Amino acid sequence: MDHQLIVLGAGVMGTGITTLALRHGVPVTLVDTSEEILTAARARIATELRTAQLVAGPAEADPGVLRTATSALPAIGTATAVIEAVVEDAEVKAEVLATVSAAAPGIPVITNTSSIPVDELADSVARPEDLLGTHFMNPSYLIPTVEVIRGPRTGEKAMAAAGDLLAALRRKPIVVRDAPGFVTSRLLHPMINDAARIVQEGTASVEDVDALMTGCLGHPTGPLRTADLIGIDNLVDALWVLHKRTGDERSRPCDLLLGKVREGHHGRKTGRGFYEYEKVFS
Ligand SMILES: NC(=O)c1ccc[n+]([C@@H]2O[C@H](COP(=O)([O-])OP(=O)(O)OC[C@H]3O[C@@H](n4cnc5c(N)ncnc54)[C@H](O)[C@@H]3O)[C@@H](O)[C@H]2O)c1
Repeated sequence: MDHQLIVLGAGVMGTGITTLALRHGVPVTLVDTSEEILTAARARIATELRTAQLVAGPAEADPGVLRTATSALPAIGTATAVIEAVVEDAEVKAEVLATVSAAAPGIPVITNTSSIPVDELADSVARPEDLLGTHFMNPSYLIPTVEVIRGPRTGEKAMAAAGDLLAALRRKPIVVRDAPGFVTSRLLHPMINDAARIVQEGTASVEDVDALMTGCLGHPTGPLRTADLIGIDNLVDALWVLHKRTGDERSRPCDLLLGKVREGHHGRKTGRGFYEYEKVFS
């Protein structure tokens, strides 16, 4: 099958998923709210394509064509799937999903939410059977496994179509049931929050927390460097989603994380979070 993707949201994840698709020869229409954001996204995707080539080797296919737009609707007639990667805000996602799903009969509408239950978002779409979750991780053009969330109303046809797309992107899907934070964010996000709390309480420095988790426990990246990679603003949004829906106090964002969001120190994407970075993309 020839795939044609619409990706909604040209931030960290939208650009990463677009890079992955282009590398596998899949054309993408990438949508965001302004031309300025889309111009920055194009530059970022060019860099990511080079990084992917260096780290993962040459692409197997001629690169897919990239189009950018401030509305998904003109491209919806020829799309084979929509992947939503806008901010982690249930209301914003509901609005965006409602608009595309009303215009896109019969193709999978996929949310890349990291914490909002798929079935909650299914209330806003035209056909809940078309909606499922794919939790690509960052950087999605390098990470081979994808957590796939099947909501209670997700249909067989959407699951099969998403499976076909992931196979074309050479990703390994692991299908889980729907719940706040699914598996990965339910485990990872409170752990990162605890790591920040440990720093806040003065038990250890940022560097030492990360060095212990990598050096003693074999994590590939320490939790606080991971927070910078995710984006601390997005991490805090997802922690609030988890806290609100589970009541788990470990998911209430700690003051250190909230302070970094207030100060605009969102991690790699702003050049500063727990660490400092030379290259800033947004
Ligand atoms: N950052 C990660 O590591 C990570 C990992 C897995 C999943 N996610 C999830 O992926 C989604 C995107 O996260 P991100 O880190 O890319 O966020 P981000 O803040 O980097 O980007 C979000 C983008 O959405 C755009 N946007 C907002 N409203 C929009 C609208 N109405 N239409 C189109 N675009 C709109 C913003 O302008 C922004 O460019 C979130 O649901 C997040 O929880 C993030």
